[in-house]
Amino acid sequence: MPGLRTITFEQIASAVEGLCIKANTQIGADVKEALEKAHAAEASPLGKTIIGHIMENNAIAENELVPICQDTGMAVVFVTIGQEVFVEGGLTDAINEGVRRGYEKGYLRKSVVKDPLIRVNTGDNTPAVIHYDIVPGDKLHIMVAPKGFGSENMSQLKMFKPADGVEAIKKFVIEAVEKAGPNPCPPIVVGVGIGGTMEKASFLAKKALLRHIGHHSEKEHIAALEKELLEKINNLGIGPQGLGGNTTALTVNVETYPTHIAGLPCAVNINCHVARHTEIEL
Ligand SMILES: O=C(O)C[C@H](O)C(=O)O
Repeated sequence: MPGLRTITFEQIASAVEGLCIKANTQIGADVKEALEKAHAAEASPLGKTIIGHIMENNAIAENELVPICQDTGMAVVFVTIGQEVFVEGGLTDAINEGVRRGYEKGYLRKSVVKDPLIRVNTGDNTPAVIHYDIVPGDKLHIMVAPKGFGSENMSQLKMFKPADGVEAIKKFVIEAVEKAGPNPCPPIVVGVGIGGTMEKASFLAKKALLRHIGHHSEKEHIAALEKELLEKINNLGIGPQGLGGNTTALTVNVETYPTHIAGLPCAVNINCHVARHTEIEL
């Protein structure tokens, strides 16, 4: 198509196929580094041993190309598409075809049911949950973040009143982690979304999980909030796999968005220690 850059169905499907396999078998470099630091700093001998087992498990998965965890997740896909891109054959269909192939070729467990109330497996881990963002330019950026439900089920959302303020938010986030206990497989990554509307806050909490561990918010007051929440969460003593220790979370990432004068939405989304996400630009 004149003036547009064409990307084919096959290019996208094969990229997504590779991302699904890579995300499920190779730990991110930032997560690996965070686990090494946590291993060195963990005060509980049992906690230290557990982090050591997690690191060993990650190495086996990478060397033998087997899944890091039996829960290979529902495929959550973040797409940033330039306005000058033309996708031959349909972007959503191409992404789902990539998920289908990746889960089949990678021997990844298929965990998606057709209907939330009539629970029949779709058999190929589709459909993915896909988030689109349209931007200027002619590039297509795809990130695949397979999400396990041991951690997803620990999510929380609350519509605070503005007068509740930041103290209520801190309490809510810490209580969400405390209630979750061992269920999300600590050490966890905590994503917090504050602002927007009900669904925007949830989206922000999910997006917060994708941030590189070690990168903090550029907003000074939010970076300070992240640091305070991490310290308080690690003081809960839940520890690796919930068996005690000072490493409950590897990081807390907070994303914000403008909101209505009458509201203060806040969502918490949690990732297990695998914190899977991997990306490509076409
Ligand atoms: O679905 C699973 O394999 C289990 C789940 O991720 C869990 O942590 O309980």
